[in-house]
Amino acid sequence: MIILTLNSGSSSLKFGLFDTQGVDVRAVMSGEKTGRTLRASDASGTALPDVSLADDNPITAVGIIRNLVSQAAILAPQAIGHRVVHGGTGLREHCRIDDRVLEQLRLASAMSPLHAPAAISMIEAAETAFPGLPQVACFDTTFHAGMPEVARTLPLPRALRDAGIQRFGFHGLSCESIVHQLGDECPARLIVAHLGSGSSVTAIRDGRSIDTSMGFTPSGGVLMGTRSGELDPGVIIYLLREKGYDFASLEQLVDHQSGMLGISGVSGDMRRLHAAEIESRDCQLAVEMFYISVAKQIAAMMVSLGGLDLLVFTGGIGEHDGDTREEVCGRLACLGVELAISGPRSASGNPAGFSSRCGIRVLMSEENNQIARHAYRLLTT
Ligand SMILES: Nc1ncnc2c1ncn2[C@@H]1O[C@H](COP(=O)(O)OP(=O)(O)O)[C@@H](O)[C@H]1O
Ligand SMILES: CC(=O)OP(=O)(O)O
Ligand SMILES: [Mg+2]
Repeated sequence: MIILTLNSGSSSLKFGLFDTQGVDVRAVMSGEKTGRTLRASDASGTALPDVSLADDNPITAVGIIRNLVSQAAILAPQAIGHRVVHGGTGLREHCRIDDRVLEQLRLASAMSPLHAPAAISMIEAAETAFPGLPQVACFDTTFHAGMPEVARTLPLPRALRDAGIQRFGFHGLSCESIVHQLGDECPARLIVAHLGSGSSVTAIRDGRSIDTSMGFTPSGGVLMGTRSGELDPGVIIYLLREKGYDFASLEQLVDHQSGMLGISGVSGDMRRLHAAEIESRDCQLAVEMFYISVAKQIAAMMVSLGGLDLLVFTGGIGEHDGDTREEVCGRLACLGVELAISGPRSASGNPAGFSSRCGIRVLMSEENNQIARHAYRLLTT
């Protein structure tokens, strides 16, 4: 089955065209839109010429993707799989999209205001570009649905907990893709540090999520590019009471103006921060606060797991930024987590004889492959 996957992240739209047979997926084409530039590669990984988009309309982006994939594959897509960050309490399992599901997604969008509007627009644009094709929603929250009560519960009164206020956890497709890639090598105690535009740290025991840093929304936990992450709730109360904030200005503040952007005053993009940190103390501070925030969450997840066998870095920063990996692991050396800089690798990812108590690896976040697998399963069984 030829499956097109669309993954709306907070800073990008990633897509893939997969020839899918059970869990075997072969990428025929993959690509990413950031800003108004769309970059794609063919099946062999060779880059195609960049495409400039005339506007930010999702219909324009999906139309261009449709034109590109129609040149790449002999067969047209037979289904479309979407990454959807949040389905609320009502949608915890990946599912086929119909009018009822779309309505539930709209209702749940208040729980992920940074991601939901783009994902819903993408589903609508895909229906316009590929009328009648089956569409599937794959949720970031599904991988975390079985977390134990002690991790899932937020410290609030029963009535609010019963109303569905809980830790959902995100980047689930990414974590699941790491477990899939590790296969038989997946150890009992695994931590996935997904560090990108949004960042989270997840504790995985025997392939299942048992704790994670993001909570009710993808705004919590680790300090991020433009999101505050963990913030004393008293700050919110103070801003509401004393500084004239309302929910809209608070949302702007917490999701769009805080994190490394807020601290640096320059950017939330790690590449720009590295370029500027030599001259700017605020950029240096932003990056240092990110390192310590990630390291503290990894330490917390080591407690949840009762130790650590393997730490995996993934996501845009985790995959590409050696400085971040080095600085985060440097802050965890007191717990025996040491990054091997060079040398031949053993199966754990460390050089033979290296003293670190756990393996450390860098793996690609293959969210799109997971979406294709789930879409295939849902549409063939
Ligand atoms: N070579 C690199 N060095 C450092 N950071 C990078 C590099 N490449 C990408 N990034 C970071 O990764 C982020 C995007 O991560 P990604 O996981 O793709 O985010 P999203 O899925 O939310 O769009 C960028 O904002 C940038 O900070
Ligand atoms: C959940 C989340 O933050 O996703 P992303 O990193 O793609 O923005
Ligand atoms: Mg992402």
